[in-house]
This record gives sequence, structure tokens and C-alpha cells, in this order.
Amino acid sequence: MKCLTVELGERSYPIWIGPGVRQKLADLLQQAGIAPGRKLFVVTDQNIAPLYLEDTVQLLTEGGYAVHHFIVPAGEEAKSLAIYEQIMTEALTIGLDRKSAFLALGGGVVGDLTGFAAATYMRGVAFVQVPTTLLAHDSSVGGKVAVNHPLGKNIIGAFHQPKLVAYDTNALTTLPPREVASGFAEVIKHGLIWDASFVTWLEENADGLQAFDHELLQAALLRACSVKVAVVSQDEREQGLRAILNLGHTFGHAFEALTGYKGINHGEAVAIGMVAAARLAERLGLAENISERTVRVLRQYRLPVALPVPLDVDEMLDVMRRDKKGEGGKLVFVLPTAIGKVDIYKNIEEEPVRAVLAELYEGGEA
Ligand SMILES: NC(=O)c1ccc[n+]([C@@H]2O[C@H](COP(=O)([O-])OP(=O)(O)OC[C@H]3O[C@@H](n4cnc5c(N)ncnc54)[C@H](O)[C@@H]3O)[C@@H](O)[C@H]2O)c1
Ligand SMILES: O=C(O)C(=O)C[C@@H](O)[C@H](O)[C@H](O)COP(=O)(O)O
Ligand SMILES: [Zn+2]
Repeated sequence: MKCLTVELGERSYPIWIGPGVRQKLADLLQQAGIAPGRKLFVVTDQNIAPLYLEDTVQLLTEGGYAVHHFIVPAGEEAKSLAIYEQIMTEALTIGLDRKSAFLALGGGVVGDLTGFAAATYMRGVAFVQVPTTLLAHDSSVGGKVAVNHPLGKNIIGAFHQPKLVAYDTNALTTLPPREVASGFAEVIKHGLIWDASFVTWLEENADGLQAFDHELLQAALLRACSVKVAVVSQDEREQGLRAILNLGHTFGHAFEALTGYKGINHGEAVAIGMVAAARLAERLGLAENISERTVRVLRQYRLPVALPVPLDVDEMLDVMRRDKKGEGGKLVFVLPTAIGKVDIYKNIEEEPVRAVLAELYEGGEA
């Protein structure tokens, strides 16, 4: 079991990664300052509950915690104000107070939703991330918590750091193949924004990683999480640098919102968005010959590189103009200047973006 630390002064916290981490959960909570006897509110989803809820509750109960749980529907549509309200109602009904802690047992959806509930319940209580997806190497770290609005992804949210991330890689063995691919999109993103040698390593080890070779997977997660930790530790609230973690997301979030948060999952949307970002960078003369390699590495990990459904270009532009990185409706993108290097561009003209979007549907012109 390996440990990374997000260094944020009094809000610093450990990320424990490895097989079997969940077995040590009660001890790790205690070390993180959440003392036995306190009420713990475990939130999970309908797919994860039959796999990991019972033993997690048992481990925590044996560790001396008073454990309650709540099961939300599986999938992105659960990241909504309606489900958030249900969590609040349940928290009040079971009598959680400011000393209680929320625990997210799940992927990015459960993590973001539970974190937002914790950030706002009685103006903020402690929470713990117990990620169960590959993608959640990203979502469980950094304290961005939110729910979606039909007009925009993660629009209602907060920055609220967890007290602890306990990432048990054994849980990844039950992930469906599509969710494995989705998780690799954010792993690849961490290479594309920060470290060309990591991208090369991912290209060379694609077969072993997708076969879940234990050592390779552990190495990939540590490397990807280290990028996220380095960025968040320098810029917790996205005043500048942190925006690089958004490579592919101005595009990707628009694809997710316009497909009603179903059909294209987050990793897939980010993958297609990173292809669009590479093509836009080339069109603007910011980079040369990067989109081909970007497409190749994403395909190696069985990710889509084009939109599976046609979306209206004007509607995509409208959603992108509301992106949280922007001001005054300007189009803001994180764009690659080389493999492993990106920059933030705050006022991109509409025409080249239109041109890239028009060629992004896999069936031809949108
Ligand atoms: N806060 C952040 O910094 C951040 C970063 C990246 C992504 N996100 C958010 O994360 C979300 C996507 O997260 P995700 O990809 O983990 O999706 P998810 O939470 O919906 O999980 C994907 C699917 O896998 C199932 N599942 C989860 N763990 C499982 C397991 N161990 N075995 C079998 N099935 C399992 C879930 O029930 C779900 O159907 C998006 O909402 C995205 O916006 C947030
Ligand atoms: O942690 C960040 O910062 C990120 O941008 C990570 C992204 O992968 C993640 O999808 C995040 O939720 C996007 O944030 P948003 O501010 O664009 O909603
Ligand atoms: Zn993301």
C-alpha cells in the first residue's frame, strides 16, 4: 500500500493506494482524525452496493463507528439536485450532526455527489473518499465536488477536500470493460498535460495495463495521481495552473450535457474532447502533428475518438460559452502545444472551433 499526500496546510490529506486498502479503513479513518463512536453516512450506488457495501459497513462497525447508508441510482443522472435533496433528507432523518462524516463508496458520480452533500450539510462536515472505479483516481482527489444542471456539467458545486482517500485497487477487478476504458481516458490525460514520457510508457504498456497487470496498474495510478496531487497542491481553487486538468473538458462537458448525461460517459467525452483540443491546437498553429498520436493512444485503450451521435454545433458552442473557466461568454480551452504540454487559451475565435466540431461526428459532417 502506497501513500501520496495532498499538501494543503491544515487541509492536507493522504491518498492510500493498493490492494486491500479497504480492509484497513477503520484504522485509516482514525488516523485521519475521525474518531470511533462518530456517525458515518456511507453513500453508494445500486451497482456497487451488492459488491462492496455489506463488508464495508461491517468493517466500519467493527471499528467502532455508528454506520448508516444510502443507495443512489447508478450513473451520471444521479449527480442531480433531486438526488442531493434525498441525501439531505436522509441525513436529517437519521440525525447526522456536525461531528458526523460522509463516506463516498463508489466512482466519480458517488464521490462528487456525496462530497457536495458533505460540503453543504450544516454548512460542511467531514468526508472520506473510497473510490471504486479507475476514473476515480482523478475524481477522489482535489476536492472538486458538484452536481449537474441540465444546462451545464458540475455547475452547482464547491471545493471541499476529503479527510482521506482510501483507494482499494482490488475493487477495480469488477469494473465493466467500458468503465475501465473510461478510467484510462483520465490516466492518459494526466500524461498529455504533464509528462510525455508517461504517454510513451502508456503506449508501450497498453496490453499489460488493460489485462490489469497488478504492478503496471499500481504504477499507472501512482503516476497519474502524482500529477493531480502536484497540480492541486499548487492551486487548490483553480486560480490558474489547475485549469490544465481540464484538457478535453470544455468540449467533453458539452457532449455530456447535450446527450442528457447518458449515452456518452465522462471518460469517453473527455477522450473525444482531447482529440478535438489537439485538432483545434493544430488548426490555430499552436502545435504540429499531435492529434494523430492522441487518437492512436486513445484507440489503444478502446476509447472513442469521434462523436457517436451528431450534435448541433450552435448548441455545443452555447454550452461551451458557459464553461466555468470562462468569463463573459468567451470560449476558453486548455490546448496542447506538444505531447505532455498544455496551455490555457482564454479567448478563442468561434470559427476554428466550429470547423473542428463539424468534423467530429463519426458518421460524417454534424
Ligand atoms: N471531482 C473531480 O475532480 C472529478 C474528476 C473526474 C471526473 N469526475 C466526475 O466523475 C464522474 C464519472 O466517474 P466514474 O467514471 O467513476 O463513473 P460512475 O461513478 O458512474 O461509475 C461508473 C459505473 O461503474 C459502476 N461501478 C463503480 N465501481 C464499480 C466496481 N468496482 N465494480 C463494478 N461496477 C462499478 C457504477 O455503478 C457506474 O455504473 C463524472 O460525473 C465526472 O464529472 C470528477
Ligand atoms: O480536478 C480538476 O480540476 C479537474 O478538472 C479534473 C477533471 O477531470 C474533472 O472532470 C472535474 O470535475 C472537472 O471540473 P470542472 O471544474 O470543469 O467541472
Ligand atoms: Zn474529468
